Amino acid sequence: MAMAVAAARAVSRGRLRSLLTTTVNFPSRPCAGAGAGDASPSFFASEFTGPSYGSAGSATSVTKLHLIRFIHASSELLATRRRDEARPQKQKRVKKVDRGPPVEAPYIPPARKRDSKSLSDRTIEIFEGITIVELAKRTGQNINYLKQILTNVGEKIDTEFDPITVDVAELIAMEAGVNVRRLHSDEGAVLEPRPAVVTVMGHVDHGKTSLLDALRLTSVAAKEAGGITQHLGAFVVSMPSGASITFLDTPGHAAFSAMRARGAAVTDIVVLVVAADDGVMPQTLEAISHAKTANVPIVVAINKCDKPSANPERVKIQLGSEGLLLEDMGGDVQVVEVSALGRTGLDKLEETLLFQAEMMELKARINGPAHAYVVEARLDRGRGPLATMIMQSGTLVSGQYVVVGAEWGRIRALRDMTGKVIEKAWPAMPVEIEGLRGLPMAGDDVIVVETEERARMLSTGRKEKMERDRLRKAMEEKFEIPDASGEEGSERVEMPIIIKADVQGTAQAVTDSLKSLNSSQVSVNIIHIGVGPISQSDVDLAQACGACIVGFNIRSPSLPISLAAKQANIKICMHRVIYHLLEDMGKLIVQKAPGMLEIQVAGEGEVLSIFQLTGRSKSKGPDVKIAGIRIVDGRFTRSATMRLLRSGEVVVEGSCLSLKREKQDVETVDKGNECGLVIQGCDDFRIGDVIQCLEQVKRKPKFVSAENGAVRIEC
Ligand SMILES: Nc1nc2c(ncn2[C@@H]2O[C@H](COP(=O)(O)OP(=O)(O)OP(=O)(O)O)[C@@H](O)[C@H]2O)c(=O)[nH]1
Repeated sequence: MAMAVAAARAVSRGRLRSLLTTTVNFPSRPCAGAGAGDASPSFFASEFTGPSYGSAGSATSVTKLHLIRFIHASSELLATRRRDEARPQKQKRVKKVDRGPPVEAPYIPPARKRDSKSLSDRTIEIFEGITIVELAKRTGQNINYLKQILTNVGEKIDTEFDPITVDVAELIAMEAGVNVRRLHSDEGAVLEPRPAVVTVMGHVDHGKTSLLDALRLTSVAAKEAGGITQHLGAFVVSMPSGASITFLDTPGHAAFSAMRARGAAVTDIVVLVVAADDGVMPQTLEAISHAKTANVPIVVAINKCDKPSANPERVKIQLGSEGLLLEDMGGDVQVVEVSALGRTGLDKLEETLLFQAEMMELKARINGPAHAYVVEARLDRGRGPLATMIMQSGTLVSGQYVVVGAEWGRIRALRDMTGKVIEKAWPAMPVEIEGLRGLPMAGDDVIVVETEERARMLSTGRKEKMERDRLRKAMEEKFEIPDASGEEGSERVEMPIIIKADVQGTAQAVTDSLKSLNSSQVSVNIIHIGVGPISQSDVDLAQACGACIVGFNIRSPSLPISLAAKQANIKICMHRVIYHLLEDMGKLIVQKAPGMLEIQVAGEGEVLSIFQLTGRSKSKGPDVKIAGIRIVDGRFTRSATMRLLRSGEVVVEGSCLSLKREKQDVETVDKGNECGLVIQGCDDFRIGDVIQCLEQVKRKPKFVSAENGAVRIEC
């Protein structure tokens, strides 16, 4: 197994290089031609079910061979698909353009040679005008290797200090196997105030739709046109002052999390709708968790204030006890009392949102290439894939080539929120584009590229990268390659948990019990507590935060939810007995703990004689003192640190430079035997001195349960 793991690592590192330099033919493999992509899952299944993963030599070598063949074949599949999809590339010189002042990018230290993270787990930041030298530093790859990829993608540069476009940089980075984040730098550009983008969230039936409808009616456009047919899942409310706010109509909690999980920071402000008669409910708390995790400010709208049973003050107290620091209570979360049906308080809400936006000083670059995020995508029978997006910066122009997530297309039609065809779109505008080749996903970013060829290449490259990552993940799961990142054992890892229980009281009890499992190695972080069954929104939140979900005294999640959790690799622990739950979670925590490095006395010996090695040539260094000892306890190891004690006091500690038995170098000496020993930095042994052999061991914590039912993790 160890060999297989080492092979997996080594091959994984060399895998992408082999994409460029090695041609591996597997005649029996169904990997060529248009069906190549389809062939991969079945190939994977047929090759990887069955073989033994035990430690027997033959089984190990078979496993290793399978692994290497699999990786090469996967690379072949992808290369073949790439050749099929991409058009022939003509050699093109990167134009040297004046890109203004250099972009100040955050410093990312160059990759260490033995990086424990695999390449696909790493994300580097790239920007327009980056050089191959900088890219090599960030990817940790060789300059010549990156130049080779540059040539392969049809580009040429004179020197590695020439600036390259951000698109080319992405192609190279993807080929080198790392993830990228584009810095849409606005350095030097003129920034202008832009409207805030607001999402409305809250518990079911608390009046989100009614509130959006009421706000929609205040739109100037609506007043002018005498009613508006909303076309998109977003709309803009224009204020008499000339300012405007973009409301996202679509994202429920799930869409919000999905977008956040994909890194899209679309929303500036969350409006938390709470019904004044009903008060804080489970989905209110979920919404708070979502907004807090996304670091988005909340404005509370206490709705249905027209109802006789309305009690806004009670709602405020409830929110306060949930940790929302409301303005009335000296905090900075603003609260507005409204009635969506009675259409009261809406002006105040809009004012509050504008004030909040003003405080945030929301600005964007208006000119230059557009950047946007998808909030919704659908397939229209007549018009094909349609994506609704919120503009982030720049100007989007009809007819431009765009890459949206892993899809690409040429904008055939650009529509505003009313469905009117427009020519251009600016920051914070919700627009719909038509002309994509495939359906993107919520949260995908939209970038504009110069040519169709570049759009195709980026889309193909991104799809390939996704496929490679998927295969790698499947492969790692199959071979259970252990994560070496906790090697030092000194850091504290976090364990994010979402708790769902039957009633609030039990949820609180489970929370308190789980907190008792906090330890110096693993910090239990309860990110959300809710009542009721596990929902898609819980799964989304868990995915966004890498959390596991604990269900207590509730029915098992529905099949779609279970499948979604499985697909997202989210662990769900369902229990009805608190002790079982704690035991289960305790095991998980112990598993997750990195382990603490500890010094242990592995052996002890007594100095019986002392020797001196003299007469050495100058080049071989000074004289050396050797202690002749007898091991009285445990075992001595050549690679360990030695400690010399005299009358119970430590004289010196140093690494073992030599360990010999009868003039033979040995790795270990056991109790009862005699040996000769040289300790670094020690030339003063005396008969009767005690020498201890110190070894570093990694100690995992233990789950301990006391008889009174109390539990804890002992480190
Ligand atoms: N009295 C009163 N009723 C309201 C008000 N706002 C909404 N309602 C009623 O509350 C009910 C739910 O309103 P919706 O707007 O559908 O609530 P929602 O939060 O969008 O519901 P979901 O989309 O199902 O989550 C409807 O019957 C509305 O008429 C209000 O301000 N006052």
